Amino acid sequence: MSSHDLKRQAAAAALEHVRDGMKLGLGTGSTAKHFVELLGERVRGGLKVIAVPTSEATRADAQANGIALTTLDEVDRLDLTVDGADEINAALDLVKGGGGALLREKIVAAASDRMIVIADESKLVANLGRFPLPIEVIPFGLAATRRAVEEACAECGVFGSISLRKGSGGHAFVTDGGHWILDAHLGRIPDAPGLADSLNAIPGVVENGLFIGLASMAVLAGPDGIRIIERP
Ligand SMILES: O=C[C@H](O)[C@H](O)[C@H](O)COP(=O)(O)O
Repeated sequence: MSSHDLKRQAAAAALEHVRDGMKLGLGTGSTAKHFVELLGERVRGGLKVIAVPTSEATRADAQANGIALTTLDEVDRLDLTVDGADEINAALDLVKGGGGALLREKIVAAASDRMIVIADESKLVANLGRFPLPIEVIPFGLAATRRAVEEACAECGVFGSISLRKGSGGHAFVTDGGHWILDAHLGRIPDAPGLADSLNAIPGVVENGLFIGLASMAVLAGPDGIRIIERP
């Protein structure tokens, strides 16, 4: 079965948790895009939901699929956010931001009563860190911020190269918030909560891609079917 099919299966399984009248957060990325498309089918069939997208790309997808949108200024809390991830461990801590949407994704997840992470099972890892950790930074003072990121990593006992993410044309990739992204190639992150706190204490860092304690359930699709991991 292709990765495309597995992602769609995970998205379909998460859709079973959506109820009429819910306020939803819509994630970003290739897996979340399946969820938006399947949700759109249900909306066209009469399901009433309202949703906050986590990126301009997801906003466009949601609009194309006829999903009513709102903002976190117009609603208080969201009932449920469904989003993908780059890595998921057994404790449901995540690495996110491979697509550059980590900041809005974390704001939306934190404003949600529940977050379901959807993925093909290859995203489940014993240790976070093989996927480069995205760190969203302010362009001003980039070199100083990068040095501070290296120091914070070293103090947490993790080492590796820190690279500025490039977009099309070789220029810095720019997030929806107008920021840049440093990708930290760390290999293994033994203390993810500690590293997340240290990185966010750096003035030039806007947010990091470690999602600690936000996901309540993972829906993982593999060749043998769907596997659910729930936060105890
Ligand atoms: O910034 C992007 C998001 O965090 C994505 O949810 C993450 O990169 C996973 O994307 P995909 O489902 O395409 O693997």
